[in-house]
Amino acid sequence: MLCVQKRIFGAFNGGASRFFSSSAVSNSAKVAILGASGGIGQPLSLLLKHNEHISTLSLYDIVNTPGVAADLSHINTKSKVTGYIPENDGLKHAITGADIIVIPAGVPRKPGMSRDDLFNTNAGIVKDLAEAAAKYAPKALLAVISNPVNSTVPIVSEVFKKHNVYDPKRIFGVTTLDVVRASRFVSEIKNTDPKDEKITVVGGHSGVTIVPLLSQLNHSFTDEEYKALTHRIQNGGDEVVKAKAGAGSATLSMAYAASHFTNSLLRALHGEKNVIEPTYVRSELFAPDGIEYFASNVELGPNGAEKIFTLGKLSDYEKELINAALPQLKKNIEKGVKLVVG
Ligand SMILES: NC(=O)c1ccc[n+]([C@@H]2O[C@H](COP(=O)([O-])OP(=O)(O)OC[C@H]3O[C@@H](n4cnc5c(N)ncnc54)[C@H](O)[C@@H]3O)[C@@H](O)[C@H]2O)c1
Ligand SMILES: O=C(O)C[C@H](O)C(=O)O
Repeated sequence: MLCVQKRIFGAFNGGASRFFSSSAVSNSAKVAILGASGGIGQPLSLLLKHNEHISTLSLYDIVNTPGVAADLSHINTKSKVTGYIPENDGLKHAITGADIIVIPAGVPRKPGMSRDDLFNTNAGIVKDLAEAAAKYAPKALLAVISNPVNSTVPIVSEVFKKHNVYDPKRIFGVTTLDVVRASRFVSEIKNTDPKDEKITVVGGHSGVTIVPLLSQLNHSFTDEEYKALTHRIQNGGDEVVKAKAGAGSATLSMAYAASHFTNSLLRALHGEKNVIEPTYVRSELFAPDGIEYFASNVELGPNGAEKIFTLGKLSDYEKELINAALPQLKKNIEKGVKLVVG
C-alpha cells in the first residue's frame, strides 16, 4: 500500500476565494472551446458569452460550430463569437492567440461504462487537439474536461513535452464538478446554502480516485452520513449517466462547473490574488510514490498554477480513501503517458 501519511500535513488553505466571488478585470481574453457543439460545449459557450472578462469566444468542433456561433453572436454582450470547423485550418485559427483553451471534445459514457472505457476514443481526440495547441497556442492555459481526465491530462502533458513547450503550470484537469456536487449534496443534508459549503475534493476524477475531504468542514456527520455522502460524491457522474439512460452524461452541471473554473482562470490571468480551486495538475504531492498528477487546492495566477497546497489534516477514513485512490491513479496516468511515449 502506498503511504499517504508522509505528505498529508501542511498548510491547508482551501476555499478562500472559491465560488461566487467577482472582481473588476479588463475584457481582453480570448477563450477557445474545442468540442463547442456538444452537450457540454453549447451550454458552456452560452455561459461564457455572459462572461465580462472575455473579448473573443472562439468555438471549434468537427461539426455545427458555424450555427452555434451565429446563434450565440446575437446575444447582446460585448464579446465576439467565432465558429470554426476543421476545413480551412479551422483548428489553427480557433486557437491561435487564445489565452485559455477549454477541451470538452470526445464521447460521453453510457450506462455500464467506466470513464476508462472512453480512453480508446477520447485519448486520440485529445492527443490531436493537444498537438495543435502545442504548435499554435503553447502559452495558453489549457483546461481538459474530456474523460478519462486522469489519463487525458498526462496525454496533453506528454504531447507538450514532445514539442518542447511543456509548462506543467498551464495544464489543468477540470475536477470542479466534483466540488460543485459535494457542496450541493452536503447542503441538502445540512439544510444550508450550497454557496457557503466550501469543500475540497482531491485525488482524480473517477470513482475511488475522487476523495472529498468532508472532515475539514465545520459540520459533524454520523458515520453513516459521512460514508453515504462520500459514496454519492464519488459516484455523482454515474447517477446522471443512469438517469439519462443512454443519452449521455452530465452536461449542464458540467457546463456550470467549467464556466466557474474558466472564470477563475480569467480572474487569475488578470492579476486577481488568492484565486484557489481544486484541480488535477502535475503535482509533487505523491510524485515520490510515482503518481505525478494529483488534484488538490491550487492557487491560480497569471501563469497558471502558482502554488499547490498540501492536503491538510485528514480523518483516518480519508487516509484510507487516498490510499485506495493512489494505485488507480497510477494506472490511469501510466496509460495516458504510454499512449504518447509508447
Ligand atoms: N471532467 C468532468 O467532470 C466531465 C463531466 C462531464 C463530462 N465529461 C466528459 O466530457 C466529454 C464531452 O461530453 P459531452 O456530453 O459534451 O459529449 P458530446 O458527445 O455531447 O459532445 C462532444 C463534442 O465533441 C466533438 N468532437 C468529437 N471529436 C472532436 C474533435 N476531434 N475535435 C473537436 N471536437 C470534437 C463532437 O462533435 C461533439 O460535439 C466526455 O468525454 C465526457 O465524459 C467530463
Ligand atoms: O460521469 C461521467 O462520465 C461524466 C463526468 O465525468 C461526471 O462526473 O459527470
